[in-house]
Amino acid sequence: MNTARPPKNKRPEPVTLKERLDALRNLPAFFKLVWQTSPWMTLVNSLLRIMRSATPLGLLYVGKLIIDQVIKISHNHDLGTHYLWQLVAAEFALALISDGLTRAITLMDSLLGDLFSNHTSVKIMAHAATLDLDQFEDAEFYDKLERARQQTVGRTILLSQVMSQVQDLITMGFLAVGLMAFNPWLIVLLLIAIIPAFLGESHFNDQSYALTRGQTPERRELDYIRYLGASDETAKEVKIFDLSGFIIERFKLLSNKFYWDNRRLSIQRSLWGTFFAMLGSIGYYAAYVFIIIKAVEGSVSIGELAFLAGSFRQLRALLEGILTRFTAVSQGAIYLRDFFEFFEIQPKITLSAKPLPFPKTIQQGFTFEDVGFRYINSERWANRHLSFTLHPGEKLALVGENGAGKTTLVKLLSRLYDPTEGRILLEGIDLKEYDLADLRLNVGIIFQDYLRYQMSFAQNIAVGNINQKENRPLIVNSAKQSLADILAAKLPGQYDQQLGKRFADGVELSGGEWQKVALARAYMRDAQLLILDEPTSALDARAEYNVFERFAELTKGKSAVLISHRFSTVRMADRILVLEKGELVEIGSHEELLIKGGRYAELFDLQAMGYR
Ligand SMILES: Nc1ncnc2c1ncn2[C@@H]1O[C@H](COP(=O)(O)OP(=O)(O)OP(=O)(O)O)[C@@H](O)[C@H]1O
Repeated sequence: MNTARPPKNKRPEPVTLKERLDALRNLPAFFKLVWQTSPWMTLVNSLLRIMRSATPLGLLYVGKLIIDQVIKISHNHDLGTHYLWQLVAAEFALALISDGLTRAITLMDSLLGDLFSNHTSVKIMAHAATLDLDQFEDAEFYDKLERARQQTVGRTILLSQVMSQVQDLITMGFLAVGLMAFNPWLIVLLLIAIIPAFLGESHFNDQSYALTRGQTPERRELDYIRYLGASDETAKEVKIFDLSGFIIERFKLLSNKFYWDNRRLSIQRSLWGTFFAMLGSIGYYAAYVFIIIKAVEGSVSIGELAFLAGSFRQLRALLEGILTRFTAVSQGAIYLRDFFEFFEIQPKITLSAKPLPFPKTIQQGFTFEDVGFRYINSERWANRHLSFTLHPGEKLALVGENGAGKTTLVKLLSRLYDPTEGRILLEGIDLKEYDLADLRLNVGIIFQDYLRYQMSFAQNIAVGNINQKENRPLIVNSAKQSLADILAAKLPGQYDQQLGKRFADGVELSGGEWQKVALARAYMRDAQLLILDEPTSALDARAEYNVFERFAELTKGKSAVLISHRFSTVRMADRILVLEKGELVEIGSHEELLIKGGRYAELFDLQAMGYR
């Protein structure tokens, strides 16, 4: 069995301003997703933000009225203070409302963010489930999946960023109207002070995106190393082989590299940021001096001075925020592109437009017609020129050395992959014409690298036919058939016993015991073809004998394919197919092949010799 290839090191991709503007086109789709997450929360959030954007102007304006009124009263003590206190009360109320709105918005953002994260995680899992096995074995695909997964959390920030952006734009609109009424040039001054900061920020965001994107394969490796270094599944080997030093060294090397790459960028960013902030301050003070001169000349009141200076200060902060956030938003939108790209990946195993139901009883069997298969990105053929028929009710054993292509053959039979060349027919019709779900339901496979679910004993069997997870009699019956029932009886929690050590009160099983549990999965469905890929390799000789005796009895009339390296098992099959370098070299019954004296006889003798 092979696993995915090691990740390829990709160079960081440059990201241009144009690309980032293009990426903004992902925002409508993003908002559609947000809306789907919770329409009413999205609506309430938007309304609250619109209300909140009017409060700064209101506060500044009431502030101006208060100052002017105080000055008036100080010049003329006959004026009462009633109006003044009314103004103060109004400002107080506005401040309270503004504060309340901010808190409500933060709350909404966090709730909506959590829901959004859940919603998208589910979508990613659902989409991943539709994809083909070989897509999972491709490093580039994995990088995409990884980036999409990161988006589920990262994008909740984008959500509040975009919302805040709109809110600040509206606030700015309000403030700008006031400032422009006084002197439009102030706005120009403001822009001059801000634009360099914006361009600088945008440049550094591009760099940081390119860096993060380029680091995806290494980050995956870092995650993997973290898992190797601290996980229940790896602890045993790590100890025995004393790997912790090796693992820690590799972790240090990678994480140090990240640190230095990021550090360089962060320092540059901070130096330039300081410079641009200074430019902003110069702009602000130039405007301030201008307004003060006007106030000294008497062309604006002291209240207006406070109002304008306040507006200008707030506008500057807002504009700076908007521009900085623009880069963050467009940045987020680029990451979104990765997210949506993941959803664009389509499975290559296509479904027939008019799928045929799986036959009730197989009459002619499965026929391989010159079938060949090559794994993605692989030069070598894992299977080649395979032509044979698996007859109805036949028990076929696959024999061959490691890497001969046995597992690949059964993966083709269950359409985990489609042949690269040739065809597989069922009842004379291409397997691709059949309904895939129906096919999978009728072809039961237990792989040699079956999963040990950290779940209950019953659930570990129920995964064989998850629709029947509540069907306890069926589960118990399946356990009986694979001889796992004796095991259940010995466990403290019996069928509800938590297995594995990951969770509290879990009981660990031996390799052979796990295998019996996994084997029970095969009996959970009434499959017409059963495939067992080295299902008994961990069983002791007596257990294996019993299992197979039962297997033959229970699958009477059904087709079965067995992969085994034990000839005691193999000889029970009706026919044996010998594979070498992916090709069929012999096929026949145990006796026929022995008489023939070919490859099978040779392998059989080799094993028999070991027992003598
Ligand atoms: N996912 C994969 N991606 C690329 N190559 C693979 C993959 N799985 C298997 N291979 C290659 O295909 C060939 C056949 O592998 P396969 O797993 O079918 O052999 P096998 O006969 O089942 O071996 P074993 O007895 O060791 O289980 C091997 O050379 C292997 O390296």
